[in-house]
Amino acid sequence: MTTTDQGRTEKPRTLAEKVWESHTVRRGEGAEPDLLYIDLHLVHEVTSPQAFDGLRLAGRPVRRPDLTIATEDHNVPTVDIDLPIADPVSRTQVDTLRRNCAEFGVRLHPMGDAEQGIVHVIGPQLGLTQPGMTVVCGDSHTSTHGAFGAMAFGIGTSEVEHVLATQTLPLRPFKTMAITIDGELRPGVTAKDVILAVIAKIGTGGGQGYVLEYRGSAIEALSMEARMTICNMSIEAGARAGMIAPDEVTFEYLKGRPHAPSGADWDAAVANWRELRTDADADFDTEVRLDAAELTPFVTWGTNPGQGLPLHGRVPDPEQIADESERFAAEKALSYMDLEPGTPLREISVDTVFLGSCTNGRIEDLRSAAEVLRGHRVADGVRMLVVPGSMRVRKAAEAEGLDEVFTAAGAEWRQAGCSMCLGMNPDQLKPGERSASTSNRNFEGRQGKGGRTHLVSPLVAAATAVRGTLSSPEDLLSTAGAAPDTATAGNGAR
Ligand SMILES: CC(C)[C@H](C(=O)O)[C@@H](O)C(=O)O
Ligand code: SF4
Repeated sequence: MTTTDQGRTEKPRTLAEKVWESHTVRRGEGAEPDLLYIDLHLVHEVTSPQAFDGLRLAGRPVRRPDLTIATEDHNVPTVDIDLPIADPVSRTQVDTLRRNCAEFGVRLHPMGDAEQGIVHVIGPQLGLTQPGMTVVCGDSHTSTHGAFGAMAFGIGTSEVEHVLATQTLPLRPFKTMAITIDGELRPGVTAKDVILAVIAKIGTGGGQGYVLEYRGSAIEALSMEARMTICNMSIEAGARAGMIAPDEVTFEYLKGRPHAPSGADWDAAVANWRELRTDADADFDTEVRLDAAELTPFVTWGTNPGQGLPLHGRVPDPEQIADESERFAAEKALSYMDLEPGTPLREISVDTVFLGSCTNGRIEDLRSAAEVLRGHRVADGVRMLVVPGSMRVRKAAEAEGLDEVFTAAGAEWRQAGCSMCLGMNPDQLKPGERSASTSNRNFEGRQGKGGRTHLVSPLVAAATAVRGTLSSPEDLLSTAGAAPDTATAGNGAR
């Protein structure tokens, strides 16, 4: 218990509880949900059409267009963006978003705009996502924004309508889980490897009903980009949200961004943000611990993000899996993935490498992959797509000459969007094709019907592109060409 200035004793609280309580407009009685105020509502073309239709039918306006921002990301092509979108469904969805935003007065960043990009990349880079906020979007990977100490979660289309109309959301409190990762990550081990290892440990349902708080010295040592990679994939462990307490790294990232507070407001905001930490004696419903020093590059072999192993491992043998449902899932996954038990993961060859998505499409991800590729060529028969998460990321990468590193290596340099993260736009795998992908889901057909996906970090993606089989930058040391310095490369270390 802590004693306040007024002499009252307060129950120690977690970061999640602090943000929740400061946004409770009305506390639910008994089984009733609480009513939460929403500070930022992000909108994209896929989950918003019916929500706007609902408003139109009810004759209601958007209550806070100033707290609402829209972008085109899922359906956009990443080449020839000045041409009309060829696919009729995608074109209708994008046109509908444009009409809705014009009618309801919502700011929209359309294809080709300097601020367009994946919804979870543009919020943070504009400084819209800030510590202590409640952030929602009709998109499961909204958990990304929790990296700033915000309570950020995905909502369904009817909830999108509710937030558009009222700027509030009825919700039952989440349970809390601490994921404490202490120690130092080894060179070449990144945030992506950390979160894949977390999901493999707690399972794709392990986080169900929880908000996860990542903490410990390994988390504190991460850049904002790396923290976003981790929070992004909380949803793949079944969690509602993921959070990291804001600190100097957070403030440094936000300072000077277009929507970050400035002048005296900045100082006041930082003073408030410093309070956003879990109290020392607060209780979590569950706690999980990992030792950072034990982690190695991690890749998935199956068809859910929990089916992953260290890259030095082998494709598992379902017969040796004791749990019946896990054994069945592994058999099914191996048949879809066309993999033989016992095959060294490093011997799996790919046709495509995808570097991008809201998990790993930020400037640091591109930088670290370019560092590995420099002086190498993408292997014969492999195509590599490099898709910046936003137009801002694209521009920043070009200013550093990263685009030239990618194209010189034989990779394709694209416009911003979700791209091959999911099959809603022209960037897709063909049936039977196999990819190493820096995205977040390896479900059957996710990157195109019949496509097979291995989730990897940007470093593993780049090394795999060069060797043509799942590889880490270390493997390139024995290949001709410049040896990358894996100790400094990577979304992982600051
Ligand atoms: C299309 C959208 C609703 C979906 C999501 O909610 O996550 C997409 O972004 C995804 O990654 O599968
Ligand atoms: S990049 Fe992928 S995960 Fe992220 S919002 Fe787009 S489709 Fe969803």
